[in-house]
Amino acid sequence: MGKFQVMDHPLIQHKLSLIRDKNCGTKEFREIVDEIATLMAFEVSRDMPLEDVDIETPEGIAHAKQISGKKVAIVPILRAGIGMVDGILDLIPAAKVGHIGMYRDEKTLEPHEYFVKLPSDIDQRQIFVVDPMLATGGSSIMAIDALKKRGASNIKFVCLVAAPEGVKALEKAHPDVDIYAAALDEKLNDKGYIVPGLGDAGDRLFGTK
Ligand SMILES: O=P(O)(O)OC[C@H]1O[C@H](OP(=O)(O)OP(=O)(O)O)[C@H](O)[C@@H]1O
Ligand SMILES: O=c1cc[nH]c(=O)[nH]1
Ligand SMILES: [Mg+2]
Repeated sequence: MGKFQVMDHPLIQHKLSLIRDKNCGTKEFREIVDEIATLMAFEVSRDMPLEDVDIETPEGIAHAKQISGKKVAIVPILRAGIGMVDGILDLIPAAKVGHIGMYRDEKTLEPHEYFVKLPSDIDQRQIFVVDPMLATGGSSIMAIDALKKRGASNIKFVCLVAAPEGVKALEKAHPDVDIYAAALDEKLNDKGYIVPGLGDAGDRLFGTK
C-alpha cells in the first residue's frame, strides 16, 4: 500500500497558511505555490537512489555519490498543477515534463480529460504527478489511469491540500502510488470544494473568475 504523508516542515506550513488567505492576491499566490513546490520536492526526492562514483578533485580522488536509477518526469494536471512545475524543476532541472489536461464538471464533479502529452520514455521514468488539490480524487485517479495506460509504473502524487475523501479514493484506485500533501483538511462541501481549503487553485493561480 502506498504511503500517505503530510509534510509538516515549518516553512511549508507557514507558506500554505499565506496562500489559504482569501486576501492573498494572484501574484503572491503564484510565487508562494512555487516556493512550496520546491520545499515539497526536497522531501519527496529524499528516497532517490544513489550510486558510487570516483571523482577526481584538484587534491585527489573522491569516492563520491551520484543520483542513479530512473530519470524523472513531472506531470502536472492542468491547469493548477502547472503552478507547481517550476518550483520542482529548480531542484531537478533535468526532469522532463508531461502534461495532462483535466477539468471537473461543476455539477457532477466528474473529471474530463482534454489533453495528454508525455515524454516518449514515460514508462522508464520516476513520475511526480502534481496538482495543488486532492478533493474527490477524480482528477488524480483519471490522470494516473492515463499514465498507467501508457506504461508508467513508478508514480508519486504530490498535492498541497488533500481531503480525506480524495485520499481514500486515490489509495483505493491506485494503492501503489505514494501520496504527499502539505495539509490534510476537514472535508468537501456540497460543491466538491475542500473545506477550509484555499478555494479554486486554478482560478487563484491564473486570476480567472
Ligand atoms: O479531486 P477532484 O475532485 O478531481 O478535484 C481536484 C481538481 O479540481 C481542480 O481542478 P479544476 O477542475 O478546477 O480545473 P483547473 O485546475 O483548471 O482549475 C484542481 O485543480 C484539481 O485538479
Ligand atoms: O477545493 C478545491 C477542490 C477542487 N479543486 C480546487 O481547485 N479546489
Ligand atoms: Mg485542476
